[in-house]
Parts: sequence; C-alpha cells; structure tokens
Amino acid sequence: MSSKSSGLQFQLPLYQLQHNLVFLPGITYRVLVDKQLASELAKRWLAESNTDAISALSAQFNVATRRIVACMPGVDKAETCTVCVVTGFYQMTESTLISFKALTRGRVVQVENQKVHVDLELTNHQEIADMSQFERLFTNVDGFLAEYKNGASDGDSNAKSILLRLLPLATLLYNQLSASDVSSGLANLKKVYARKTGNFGHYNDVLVALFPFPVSLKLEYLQSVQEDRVGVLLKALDFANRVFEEQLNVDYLNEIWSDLDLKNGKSHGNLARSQFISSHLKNLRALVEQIGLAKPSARRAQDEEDDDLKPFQQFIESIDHFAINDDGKRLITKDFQRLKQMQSSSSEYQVLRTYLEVVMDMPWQRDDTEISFQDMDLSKAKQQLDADHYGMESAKERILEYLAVLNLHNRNVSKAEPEFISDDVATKPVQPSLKAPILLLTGPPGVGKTSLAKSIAGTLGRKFQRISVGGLNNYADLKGHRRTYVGAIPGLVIQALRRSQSMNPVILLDEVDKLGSNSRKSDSESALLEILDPEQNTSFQDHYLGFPVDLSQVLFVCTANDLWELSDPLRDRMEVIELAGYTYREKVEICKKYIIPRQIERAGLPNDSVRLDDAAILKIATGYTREAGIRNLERLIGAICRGKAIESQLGEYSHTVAVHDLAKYLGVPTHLRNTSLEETKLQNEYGVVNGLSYNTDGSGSLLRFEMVGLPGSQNMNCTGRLGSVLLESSQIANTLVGYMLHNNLIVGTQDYRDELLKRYENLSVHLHVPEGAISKDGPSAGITMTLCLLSLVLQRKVPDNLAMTGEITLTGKVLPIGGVREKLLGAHLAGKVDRVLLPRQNRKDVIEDYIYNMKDRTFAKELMAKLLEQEEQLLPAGDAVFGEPEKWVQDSLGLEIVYVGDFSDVLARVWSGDVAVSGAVREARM
Ligand SMILES: Nc1ncnc2c1ncn2[C@@H]1O[C@H](COP(=O)(O)OP(=O)(O)OP(=O)(O)O)[C@@H](O)[C@H]1O
Repeated sequence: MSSKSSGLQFQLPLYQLQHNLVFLPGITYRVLVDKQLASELAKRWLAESNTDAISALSAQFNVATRRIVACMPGVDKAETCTVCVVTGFYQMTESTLISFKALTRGRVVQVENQKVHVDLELTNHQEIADMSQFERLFTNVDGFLAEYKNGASDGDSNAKSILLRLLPLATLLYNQLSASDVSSGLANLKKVYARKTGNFGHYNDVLVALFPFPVSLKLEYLQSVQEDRVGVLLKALDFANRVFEEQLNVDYLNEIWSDLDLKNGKSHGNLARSQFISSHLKNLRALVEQIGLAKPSARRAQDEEDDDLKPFQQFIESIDHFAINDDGKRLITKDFQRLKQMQSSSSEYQVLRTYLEVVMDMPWQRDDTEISFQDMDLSKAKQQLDADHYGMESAKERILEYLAVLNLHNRNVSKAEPEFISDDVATKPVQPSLKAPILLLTGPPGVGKTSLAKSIAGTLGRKFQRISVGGLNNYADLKGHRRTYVGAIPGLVIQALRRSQSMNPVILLDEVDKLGSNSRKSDSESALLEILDPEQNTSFQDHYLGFPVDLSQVLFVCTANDLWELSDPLRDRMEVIELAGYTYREKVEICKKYIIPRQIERAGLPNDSVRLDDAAILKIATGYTREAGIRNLERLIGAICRGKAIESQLGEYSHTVAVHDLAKYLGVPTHLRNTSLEETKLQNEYGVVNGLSYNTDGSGSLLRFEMVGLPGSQNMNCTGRLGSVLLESSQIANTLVGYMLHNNLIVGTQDYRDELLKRYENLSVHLHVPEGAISKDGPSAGITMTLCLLSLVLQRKVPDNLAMTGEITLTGKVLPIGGVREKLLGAHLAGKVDRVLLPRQNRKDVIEDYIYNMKDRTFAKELMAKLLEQEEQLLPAGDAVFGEPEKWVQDSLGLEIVYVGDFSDVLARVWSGDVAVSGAVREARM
C-alpha cells in the first residue's frame, strides 16, 4: 500500500466480504448478512470495543461508535483491507442489514483468529495533471444516459436507441448510473473535477466506488500504492470510455443490426434478429443475476429451466450413437439449439419442446448395439399356434411358412458382413435391411384374425400393436400432421412404435378394406402403400417428425373383411391368408376348448366351474347368434359365466348349464324358429327361391328372392336395394325365359306351351329381395332370378330346402361365382336348407375348402393334387359328381351339393325332371 506507513497499527475484528464487493473509503455500504453470522460479528465487535486502540481510532476519525471492523475484500491473500465503522445494524426476518461506513485503507500485516492486524493509511493525496479522461467520461455518461432514455420514451420512432436497450451491458449500466444516489454523486463529482487542481484523493475513491467499473479494477485500485493510484484510475477511465464509445455506440450497433440482413439474406434476417434479441435477453438475465439484481426466485426458475432441458441436452450429446437418419440428427440438433434460445413462456417453446419429447421418446436403436436374432423353433411356434387357435389348419400352415421364411431372412441378416459406408464413418456398421413379406388375413368378423396376428407376435417374441385404419379419411392420420398445425401429432405408425418402445414390433393394420370414404380413399391408400412397400419404408417420412424413419424391421400384418374392396396395388403387396367362418360343429369345439375356460377365468370363477353341454352350445350358436365368427358367441358365454358368478355367491350352485337354462341367462333367443321360409296364407309360393349371398363383412348368408306376377305386359319392377349388376341379371332372366317360351323349349304339349307363352306375355312382375336395409349386388343371383320367373310362369313351387348360386349368361350357361366357402357356410348357418346348387366350375373351390380343413397337411397336399387332376379330366364332360369333398360338405355342413353346368341342369335338379327343355339352350346364341 502506501510507501509511507502511518505507523498506526491496530488489531481489528475481521469481516470477510463476498467476492464481488470492494469497499472504498468515503462511501457507506449496506450489506445483507446472514443472521447468525451477523450476531457472531456483533459479539466480536463488542468484545474488542473497549480496547485503547479502538478508542484512539474513534478519536482519529471522529466517530461516536466504537464498532470498528476491518473489511477484507473477497480475494485470496488480500494485502489491503478497508477499515469501516458500523453505522447501522437492522434485524430483519431472515437476515441482518449492516451499514458500513468505509473510513480508510489499511495494509494487512497479519490475519489471525478472525482478527486482522492492520497498518492504517492516514492520508490519501492524489493530484491530476491531465483532466481530459475525466471530461471524456462525463460526456460519455451523459450522452449514453440520454440516448438510452430516448429509446425508452420514443416508442418505435427511435429504432436505433431501442437497439441500444437490447444490449445487456447497456441496460446494466443504465440501471446503475441512473440510480438517484449514483447520479447525484456523479453530478457533484463533475463539478469537483471541473476545478482541475487540488487533492483529488478522496474524490477519486468516490468516483471509483460510484462508477460501475469491473470488480477487478476496483480491487486493483484499492490495493494500489498511493503513488500509482492515479495511474490505475486513468486506466479504468480509459477502459470505461472505450466501452461507451465502441460497444455502446448506437451507430455501431445499428451497423451490426443491418449486417444481420446481409449475412443471412433478407428471408432469414428476421430469424437472425430474433436470435440476436433472445441471446441478448439471456445474457442480460445472466448479468442481472450476477450483480444480484434478480430475485432469488427468478434465479431458481432459470436453474429449473436449465435442469428441464438437461435430458434433451444429454440426448443431443449422444445423438450420433442412435440409428437416426443424418438429416434427422441435424434437424433435431438445430431445433434443440432453437429451444435453448426461446422464452419458456412462449407458445412456440411448448410446441418445440413437445416435438423434442416425442423424438426423444422414440425407441431409437443405438448404432453400436447389434441386432441379434434368435433362431425360432418352428415346432414350438406350431405348438403355440395350435394352443391359441382351434382348426384353421391351412391358415396356420401358411403362417408357419411365413415364419420359416422370416427365420431364414434373419439368419442371413445376422450372418451378413456389415457394410461400411466410408472410412470416416467406418465405425458404424450398416444393418442390412430385412424385407419381410406382408401378411393379409381376410375373413368375416370374429374368426380370429386379430388374435392370430397376436399369436404371430407372441411366437416371434415381439411387441404387438394394433392400428385400426378402418374409416381413416386423412392421409395425415397415418403420416402425421406437419408441425405447423396447431395440435399436430405424429402419424399412427410412429405412435405405435413409440407406444411399443420397439423398432421391430408386429403392427396390425386392422380393416384395411374400410380405409377412407370413397372420395378420400386413394389418399389414405397411398399412405398405406408407402408404409407397406419394402422398397419405400426404409425411409418412411412422417410429417410430424420431419425426417425419414426406417420401418423395415417392423412386421406388418393387415386384416380385411372383404378382400375385393382393396385396390389392386395394395392387394398385390400382400400375402393373402383367407380365414373362413366356423361351422356349428367347430363352434362347439372352440367353445369347449377356448371360450368357456377363458370366460370362466374372466368371471373370476374356479376352473371347470361352468359346464355347458354340446346341445346348449349349439342352441346358443343357432338360436342366439348366427354369425360366421364367434365374437357374439363368446359374449354370450361371458354373460352365462357372469350369471354363474352371481349364483356362486348367493348359495345354490350347479356347474352344469343345459338348453332349458339358457333363457335364464341369455333371455329370449333372436331366432326362435326359422319362419322366414314358410308359406304365407296370402298366396302360393310360386316365384320364391333361396339365393346365396356373399356379404361385405366377408360372411355368407341365405337371401330370399320373391317374385309376384300381376296382369300386365311384361314389365319388370325390382325392389330391395338391388345394385346395377343384379338389375342386369333380372333383365337377362327375363330375356332368357321369354326366349325359352317363344321358342317352345319347355317340354310339353303345344297347348301347354301356348298357355305358358300367353301367361308370360300378359304378366308384369315385381321382384323383391327382402332385407332392404342391406344393399345387394353381384352377378351370382342369375340362376336364382331366372328360376323365380320361370317358377311364376310355370306356377310351380321351388322347394324351400334348396338354395342356389350362379351367374347366368344369355345363352343359359351357368358361370362360376366367388365366395363358395362363405355361401355354403351361410346356407348351413341359416338352417332348413339341405341342398345347394353350385356352378359346376366351382367344384375346385369345394375341393380347396375340403383340403383347407384337413389336419394332416402333407397328406392334404398330395390329395389336392390328385383331386385337381381328376377334376380336370371330369370337368369338360360336365358330369355330375359326388366325391370325397362333397361328402365332407354333407358331413360337416349337412348340405348336399349339386353342380349345374347350364340352366337345363337347374330345371332338371329343381323339379326332378318334371320340367325339361328340349334342344340345347345354347342354340339361342344367334
Ligand atoms: N379358431 C379359434 N380358436 C380359438 N379362439 C378363436 C378362434 N377364432 C377366433 N377366436 C377368438 O374369437 C375372438 C374374436 O377374434 P378376433 O378378434 O381375432 O376376430 P377378428 O377376425 O379379428 O374380428 P374383426 O374382423 O371383427 O376384427 C377372440 O377372442 C379369438 O381368440
């Protein structure tokens, strides 16, 4: 310190200042001190206050109080301290406010046991030769304060000054320099320095204390020896002047601001500016906090915010290890940087945060983890499929084939040498992509499509996710909404991956045939095509994520009720596995083996506590439900089990449920007796024929065609929501019957033929197909309609135990139709019918169905080859056949199949030869 030591040495109590505090003589400082620390300090002062040294010191500085303390600046091994007198001591709730009036500097001689031995500086003499730095400082301060103030009051008119206010340093300085005591102090000093001569020691101390110089400068000034002190001060002034003239110069700032446009282009200029502003605000906050202006709560909020972003930060730091597309990595990192700059209260912050949360929550594979495939034991997979599902042998076989293929794929993938893209990324092996075929399970509702898909996931040990795509109208549902939309979310596929927390789950796309309304169908379908196409789905673009995602490890399984509702491109991408409905016998078996045990468990009853006999199950299947699948059946069994659960708690309990108990649990059956096919009292049943239909839900059913004749002239009126193809069939029927009558093709006397023709010519008919709620279409009612009309003209009843299906041509030829399996099942489920007329060419379908249901698959395939070979020989002759497949249908469905090649066959079979046509109907072709 002073080269001239005062020789006045004192031992004073020590108060260690915080690191950012430097006390300079001539100023009174108020400091908040922890309550406990303050009381310890007070004790020390009191203990020391009666010493002679303190009395002498009080006298020296002419202070009344004897509470004198040496305040040490917060640096290691400080050489100088400030000797202060405590002028105030105010107890507050949480802390104590102490006022220190700084008296003089003291050179630290020794520090010991909370006491400091100091050599006091008694004089502080400083003269200044050149006052220009001081003048410059005051001019700069005045100019700065005015400019800053202008910006605050001018509104938008003074854009330059607003820029100034963006600078944290400017705001900080303005806050400090415009504080009332500082500004009045500076104004007084200005006057003092205007005198230009004299001892400025005391004023220099006050100037340094008042002016917001950096703490390091203040410390240097405090510790400097008297001779050097002016030099240090001038250095500080020069520093401050340069800050005002360069950093806080409005024109200079304006240049930087305009530069943002030049560097980033006009379109990105705004973004750059907003970043500029937000970074300044952030810096400002940090600065304000640093000097202790920010409230502790604000500080805490900032800390919390940083903590809040920590998981994102960690994710970004390790992003290179995740199997995320390079574009994606870049985008995510950029978005995170943007998030950091944003105000947490802004709405965009929330949107971006949610986005990053979604991205982070995706089950990204780590690049360094190798995908390991376990070889699947196919016999175990078969066991599991058998354990989960009854019957459906062919479907299970196809699934096993599929699993075997998958297994081979996986083996090849794990054996394949990892490819390396280039030397610089050589550490990242590229996983060869797996192109698994996509399965499509079709069939009526409740036949086990969903549960089969679940079993596949189970056998593969993969997670299972179901996405119902039925009714999806919007492309964005599958592919996500762009982030610009309010409430945007990722598409269903990405959501499924996120839910399953796996990049290789089995995803079931349910009801792909019901995708979208007609007008929007192609939209959603093209999204589905992209997802299902192995070539495209390695880089699937979800709009929300905004970068490509690899879906090639996902196993997609689709379900549909009606295969033909799918567009060709979609159908072509998939391996179709058809599931048929169940016969009554199969339903009984499934009920006993699967449904009843499952429902007993769900009802919380002990095993085997509900026993339904076969007759009761059959009654439920025929009287309460008549569906192709077993969903309702299961629901009803569930109702019985719940009824039993109540009984078990009320006392009397019997395990068995017989037919007569059913009403108690299930109420009135939906089908009491099949009355729909019985005669009415109003008229003869001429013109009523049972057709067979294939419904949009993939099931088959019996459809009654009614035709009534009225006097008229060959008008035909059709009702029952018939589609255009059915209406065409009715015209064909009319023409064909007319042709047969006009050409006397019906065998009989001429009078009889004439009478038939007359009857036909004076007839107007009305064709109605009941169940008007359902729209009907398709060509397969050709023979049914023709027979209806003929039955009316001949006035001959068609047996009601007979049902038929087949397309008819104008030449009377019967053409094959689709959905044979479902139609036969529909006839079976309807009851009453025991004979079915099928087009001869549909025999191959009956053979297929027979083979489909055989348990021994190897034998089944051999048999199929044999049967098809026979069929090829038999078919051209159009012979009537009744072989093993027909016998199987008779045994399992109770239906006799009769094949017909043309309409004469139909007549022969329906009326047992009583009605015949002479000559070949084929001659009608002219
Ligand atoms: N062969 C079967 N063996 C055992 N249980 C079966 C069988 N078929 C179906 N189920 C059971 O029937 C219920 C309904 O099946 P599921 O939901 O899979 O039908 P679905 O064909 O997917 O119907 P939808 O087309 O309406 O979605 C399930 O509980 C399933 O386990």
